[in-house]
Amino acid sequence: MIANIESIIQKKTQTIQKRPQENPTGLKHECAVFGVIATSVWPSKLEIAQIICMGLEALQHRGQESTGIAVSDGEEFKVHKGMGLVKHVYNNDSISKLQGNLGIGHTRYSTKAKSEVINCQPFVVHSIHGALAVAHNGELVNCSSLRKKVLERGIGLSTHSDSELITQALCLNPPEGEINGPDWPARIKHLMLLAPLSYSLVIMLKDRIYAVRDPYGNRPLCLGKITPLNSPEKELNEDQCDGWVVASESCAFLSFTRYVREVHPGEIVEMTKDGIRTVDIIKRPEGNAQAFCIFEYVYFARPNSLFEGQEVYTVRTNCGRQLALEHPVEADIVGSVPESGNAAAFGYATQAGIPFGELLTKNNYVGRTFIQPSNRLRQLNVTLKFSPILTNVEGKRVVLVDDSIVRGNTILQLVHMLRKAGAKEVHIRVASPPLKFPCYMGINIPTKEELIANQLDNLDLTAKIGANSLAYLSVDGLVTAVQRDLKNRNIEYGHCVACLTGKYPVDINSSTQW
Ligand SMILES: O=P(O)(O)OC[C@H]1O[C@H](OP(=O)(O)OP(=O)(O)O)[C@H](O)[C@@H]1O
Ligand SMILES: NC(=O)CC[C@H](N)C(=O)O
Ligand code: SF4
Ligand SMILES: [Mg+2]
Repeated sequence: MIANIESIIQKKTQTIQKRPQENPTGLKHECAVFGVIATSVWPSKLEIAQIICMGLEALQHRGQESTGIAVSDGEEFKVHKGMGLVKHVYNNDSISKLQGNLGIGHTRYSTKAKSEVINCQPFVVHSIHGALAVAHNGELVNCSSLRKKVLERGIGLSTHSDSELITQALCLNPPEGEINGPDWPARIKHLMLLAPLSYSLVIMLKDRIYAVRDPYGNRPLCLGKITPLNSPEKELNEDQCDGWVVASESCAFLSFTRYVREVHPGEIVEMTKDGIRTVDIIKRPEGNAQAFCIFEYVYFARPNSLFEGQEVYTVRTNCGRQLALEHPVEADIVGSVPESGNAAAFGYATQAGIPFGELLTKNNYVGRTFIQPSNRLRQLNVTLKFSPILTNVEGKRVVLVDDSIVRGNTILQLVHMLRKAGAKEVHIRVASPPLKFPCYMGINIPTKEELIANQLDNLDLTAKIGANSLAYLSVDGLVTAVQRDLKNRNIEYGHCVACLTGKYPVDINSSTQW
């Protein structure tokens, strides 16, 4: 299944180069989806819009460019969208206008179409069978061929967004027709057969939500239950619930929501006022493995989110332990690059038997700010973000653990910073393998030339950043750390590692012809 990687990388490089360099370091995050439906009597007392708003705020790390909410009272839709963070786009006035019994929401990091208000999600269209709202996390690998198919059926598209394309493709009648009126599950299935990768979707109709995960399970999606107010958790009986929620990550399930399970790869879950049910599970082509994005564990997700029954924090700790086994070093203290390196550093320290301590403090007010036109400014941004803790650094042999190196700006500046602060030795340990290939499934990875692992081998990189040593976790080591506890469970699993190996879950060349 390895496609002609060089030509694909070239194509991808050309597309990515057109994007402005908004984020000075790291990988581009992805999007978040969220949905909620009230059970029992409608109009419901459940604060649908506020719950979505809070859920989106808990998922803000996945996308900060724009956000939107669409609600339905059972008949009519109301929508509010805008550019920027959740806290800037919604206020009491806009939220109070979003009265409904069900709703969906989105925070966006753009992959396919520009970061502009016209591409904000959810997309809402009016079909022959009523209104439809869609929120999408992922990227359609076969976007161009599907776009052609949809246009050929006489449907017009108003944006270049693959998420609008999904919305319009859902308006197509399934090939077998609809004898007994609208058959939304059949339409969704039809879309999934036309485009098997990559998406987690929440699709809202006037009185129901469909939660859908692509057959490869590439993007995460999980279900939760809203428990009645003032009911002690352990006294709850299974049927008692005020509503159902669906979200990209379980960190969006706040204290009144109980985690239920993940949406399975290929599954279509129907959520109505009467409860949830699986309406279909669409299979992958024979021989193709499940491909959950391994970078959800490494970097994207919040540490308290659950995937495949395991907490992200635990997996990151496993990665750190594995890294210590693969690349031990004598040192006085192990610390992290906050914050996504924290758990791996703790794992490394525990396995190595070296004290764990803070080497750096992070200024939480420095986020992704403005376009950084030069490397000097990107690196200045890193020094604005971190400062050394002298007590733990001065005169010490330090191990600094980060989850990943992308362009290398962060690590270069941090080694200088630790040296200046008096570190005797600086050893860099990275809790994921070198990032070398593009992603077609919803993550914007910098260009081939910008990825430091494509420019310098370990020794040259060590010399360039001025560290005493530098070592990455191996691909096998990462997979072992992620799958260690999954082996003993009776579940199917499989992980995408394409940006590390160049082996994609589908044949990328032929998939663009799907
Ligand atoms: O090699 P570079 O291009 O400098 O990028 C790598 C850094 O970017 C990410 O952190 P980020 O600053 O995005 O956020 P975090 O606080 O979640 O770790 C990642 O965790 C690395 O620290
Ligand atoms: N990061 C994402 O998941 C983006 C979703 C979609 N491809 C968009 O560009 O809007
Ligand atoms: S290529 Fe990398 S970032 Fe993209 S889905 Fe696969 S593991 Fe995730
Ligand atoms: Mg980081």
